[in-house]
Formats: sequence, structure tokens, C-alpha cells
Amino acid sequence: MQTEEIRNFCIIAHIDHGKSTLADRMLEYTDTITDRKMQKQVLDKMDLERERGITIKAQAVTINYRDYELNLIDTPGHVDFAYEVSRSLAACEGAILVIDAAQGVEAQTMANIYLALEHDLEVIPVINKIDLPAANPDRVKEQLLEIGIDPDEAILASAKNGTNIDKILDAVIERIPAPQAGADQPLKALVFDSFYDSYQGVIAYVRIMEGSVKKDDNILLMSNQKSYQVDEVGYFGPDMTPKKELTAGEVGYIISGIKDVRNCRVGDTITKKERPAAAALPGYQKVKPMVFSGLYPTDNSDYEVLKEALEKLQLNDASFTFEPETSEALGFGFRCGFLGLLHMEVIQERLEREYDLDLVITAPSVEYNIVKKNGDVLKIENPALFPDPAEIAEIKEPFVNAEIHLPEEYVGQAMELCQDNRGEFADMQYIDQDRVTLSYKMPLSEIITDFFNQLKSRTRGYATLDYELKGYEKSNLVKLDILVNGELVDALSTIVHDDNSYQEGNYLTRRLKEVIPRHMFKVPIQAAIGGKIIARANIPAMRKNVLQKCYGGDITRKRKLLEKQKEGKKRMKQVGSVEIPQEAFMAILEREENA
Ligand SMILES: Nc1nc2c(ncn2[C@@H]2O[C@H](COP(=O)(O)OP(=O)(O)OP(=O)(O)O)[C@@H](O)[C@H]2O)c(=O)[nH]1
Repeated sequence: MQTEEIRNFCIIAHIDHGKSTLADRMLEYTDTITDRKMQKQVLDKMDLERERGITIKAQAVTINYRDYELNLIDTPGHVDFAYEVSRSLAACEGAILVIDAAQGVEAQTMANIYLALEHDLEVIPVINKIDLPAANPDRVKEQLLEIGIDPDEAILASAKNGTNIDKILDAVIERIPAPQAGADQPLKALVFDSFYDSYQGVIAYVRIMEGSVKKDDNILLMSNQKSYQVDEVGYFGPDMTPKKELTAGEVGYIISGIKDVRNCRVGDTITKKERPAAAALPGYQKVKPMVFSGLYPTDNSDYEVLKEALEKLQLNDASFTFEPETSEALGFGFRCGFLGLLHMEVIQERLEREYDLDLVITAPSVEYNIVKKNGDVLKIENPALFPDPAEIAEIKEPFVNAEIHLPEEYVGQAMELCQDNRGEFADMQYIDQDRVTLSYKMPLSEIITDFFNQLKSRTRGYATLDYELKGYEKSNLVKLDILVNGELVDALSTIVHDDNSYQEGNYLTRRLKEVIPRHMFKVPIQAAIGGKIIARANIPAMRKNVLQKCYGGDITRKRKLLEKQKEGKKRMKQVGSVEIPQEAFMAILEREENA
């Protein structure tokens, strides 16, 4: 294909503004996919994604329209996956910016515009959902003007009803530049996603920036210098369709017997072994997990199953890490690293659903840098492993720059919430008459607790949040330990700010009293810092055996009750003589709401 007839673009939008629906309509309109084959939102392939209505992995599809080859690259819609968004944008020359006609410009819209400008993309604004009674396209146009986008360029559309889909496709051809590419240069292919298939190995989703690639070529991954022979190249139509060659400007896939996505990471450059490119494409970054938690099977005999499941998941997700960990309380499990809380929930759900595992997952933690008095520096992401306070000279924790975008009327509530979470005010900007962006410096550990939910509830769902890592800074932190029935439960230890430690200790003991079931004996719950008890609550002993509630002879009722008890045992962990439910490990996350 001549590069003049190729257009590479993506759709960017704030969550729920209609990106996937618009993509579906474009595929239908161009007969890329037949009605019969059309599943709602084809581009969101994973079941989980479809259920939750979120896009996690970037996907691609080639659309033929008016003798042009239009390559649509779908981008993830959540802050946890910001790096994948950035790599997808690097594979495009233009972007359709979808804005909900009723909601208007939101935090993610702004973040996306900045990203698009950074990658020098031609932006086509689309004001979507004009069918809604609350649609106010004129207001959105005013907002566009205020953020420096020509409102006359906006296309009014309804992805739901299929209104003006042709206009959007025409704009892609007319406004987005064709790729500038040298087909006779050495190969440079940008990996913008990779996927593991149990039959074919790793499938690299690529944009050919320069040169060309075909079957039997020897390719080289520039970040790790590993080489492979190409088995197949092709495009997404949207199913994988083999092709003789992929040439400069095109988007497609390369299969080459790579066995692990960690060897073919998003952002890497593929070149040819015989005639390598002089330099890799810019911007490659190995993504690092920011949030860590322990994963333990409720049934210890499931350890091997969990290990295999984690290995399989990792084949497909290079940003997720795990290593074996032992907890005195929970036994053998794994310390896992995630990009953020959504990523953690997705992995947990997949493990439970696809591998039928019952898991206990400990409260997420960030990675702390600890400088010991003897000069040693430790990086610790498991509170249980913190050294003795007497040995610690200084603790540093990660801070983020948080941006909150919200209607002006909720500014007071949002500011109060940020302050309660150790936020430090940085800036406040008006986006238009009644919308504001608040900037705060905050500890990452506060953001990964219940912050986002709190923010949503205090602003009646109107606020949006974005954050990026700023760096490590010194903080006055202490480890709060929990003792259940006199025994220290390492998996319940958390790191808290010294100023709040008494309040946290009190809250946690009270909350644990509520969630840990009664036993035949009294169970004291204590909170301690450095061996000193700071709070205590008692779970009274159970008075009656549950079975005594039943009438003597009614065996079916008895069985039902026993089954119900068994059901309730799921996600419970026996620690010493006490059973601790999953909720207990997450209690720390809800603390603000209940404190
Ligand atoms: N009324 C109306 N609803 C729409 C329109 N386009 C999308 N929607 C609805 O808006 C909701 C969100 O649409 P999606 O296409 O899933 O949004 P998205 O931007 O892909 O969301 P993420 O994948 O989470 O980023 C869905 O319930 C759609 O049915 C439209 O033109 N009109």
C-alpha cells in the first residue's frame, strides 16, 4: 500500500464519552465487520472489560474506506494504563477526540489533549451523544475554544444512532496526514501492544515506522538484543489476517515464536538483524508497578495452582510482577506488583474467575525507601518487613501530582478531602465559568486507599482524578501492628502517618471487631506501634452453638445451616485459633469514611 493512502489514528476520550461505541459504528458503516458478527464493542475483547465497560488493552483494526487503509488503534481509558496510551498515540498521526455533548470537557479529555499535542497528532474533535436531551453542543464548543481547539472543526455526532459517522471517516482521510515513511530504510517497527497466544506465542502489535518486514526475516528487539525468525505478518481485519509483507506506514502484527511478553514489551522497537536501524524509536520505558499486595490462597493446598495461574497471567501482562512471599499469619503466597488499584482488581478477578481460586488479598501498599541508621538503604513494599523503628533513620514515600477536575460548587469538599489525606495545595485553575482544575501534591499511599470513591461521593460523581508520580520524599511514618488474640498478624500491619496513628489504631481495632466473626472464646484485638499497645477492642465469645438454634430432628435445616456456614468460610483465613475474613485485610482502605 502506498503511504499516501494510509491513515493511522486513534480515538481518545474521557471514560464513558462513547469511544467504543463510535469505533463499533465505524466498523459497521465500512462493512469491516458484518452485523451478524458484530458483538457489542468488538474492540474491547476481554470479557472482563466488556462487563465493566472499560478498555484495558490497546487493540487495532484496519478499515478499508474510499480506497484508503484506515488503521484504528484503540487506547485504554484508565490512568493505570497511561503508558500504553502514550505508545498507542506514538503509532498514529491523528486522533479523534470524543467529547460527551452533555458532560463536556473532563479531566481525561484534557490529559488526552495534552498527550495528543505532545505526539504532534492532528486532532478531530467529535461532540458525541447529541441525541441526549441534556446535550449542549454549544457549551462544549465554548469549552473547546477556551482550551485552544477550533470549535468550527468539531463534528456533531451520535454514535448510538449512527449520526454523521461518514463525516468522521471523511475527516480522518482529509485532515489526518499520511504517514511520512521511508520504505527502503532499515526496519523500525514500534510495538504498541503485545499479546500471548498459547498456540502462536507472542503476537506483537506493531506500527511500521520505516522499512518493511515479511515472513522468514530475522528480527531483532532493540531493548534486549534478542533475535527471532518471523513466522507470520498480517493485519487486523479485525481478525488476524496474514499478509505477504508489512511496509512503512502500516499497522499490523508480527508472530515470531517469542514465548513471553516480557521479551516483547510495549514501546520496544523491532528491527532486522541483518540490517539494523541505527537507533531505537524514542520513548521506550519499562513500566514499573506502583502498588503492591500479598495474594494468598485461602486453602493452602492451592498454592501451586495459584503459582501456575500467576505465571500464565504474566505471559500476557508484562507490567504485573510477582514473587513468593511468606506470612506467618497467611502462610505461603505471593507479593504482587500492579500499576494501580484497577489493575489489581482485574488480576484478582481473573484469578478467581478463570482459575477458580479463592484468595485472600492484603491491603495494597506502595514502595517505601528506608534509610537505616547504619547507612543501609532498603526498598520495602511489604509493611510486615519494616525494620525495627530504633534502626530507622528516615523513611521516604512516593508522592504524586494529582489533578482533580470538577464543577466549582464542589471545590470546598474536594479541598477538605485532599487536606485530610495529607494533600498539599499546589494550584487552582478555571477551565470555563463553572469548571475548575485543582492540583495537589499528595502521598501515593493516600490515593490508593478509598480516595477516589470518597471524591466521587463528595462531588456527586462529578469529579475526575488524574495523577502522575513525582518522586520520593521524607515522611514521618510508623508501622501499625495488629494483634489478634495476642498474636501479631503480620499481614494486617500497615504504614501510617505518625500524626494519625492513634486515630488509625482506634478505627482499625473497632472495624476488625465488626468484621471478624465471633468465636467460642473472647478475642481481643490490639493495635500497637513498636511493641506499645495504643488501642484495643474485644470480640465477645459466642454464646450458643449455631446448631442449637435448629429444632432437634430437622436434618435438612441443619444441613442448610452448615452449608451456609461453609459458604461464609470462603475468603477466610485461619490465623492461629481465629478465623479472619478477607474484609479484615481491606479494612485499612475504608478508614477515612468510617473514622
Ligand atoms: N445516548 C447516547 N449514548 C451513547 C452514545 N455513544 C455512547 N453512548 C453510551 O455511553 C456509554 C459509554 O459508551 P462507551 O462507548 O462504552 O464509552 P467509552 O468511552 O468507550 O468508555 P471506556 O471504554 O470506559 O473508555 C454506553 O452506555 C453507550 O451506550 C450516543 O451517541 N448517544
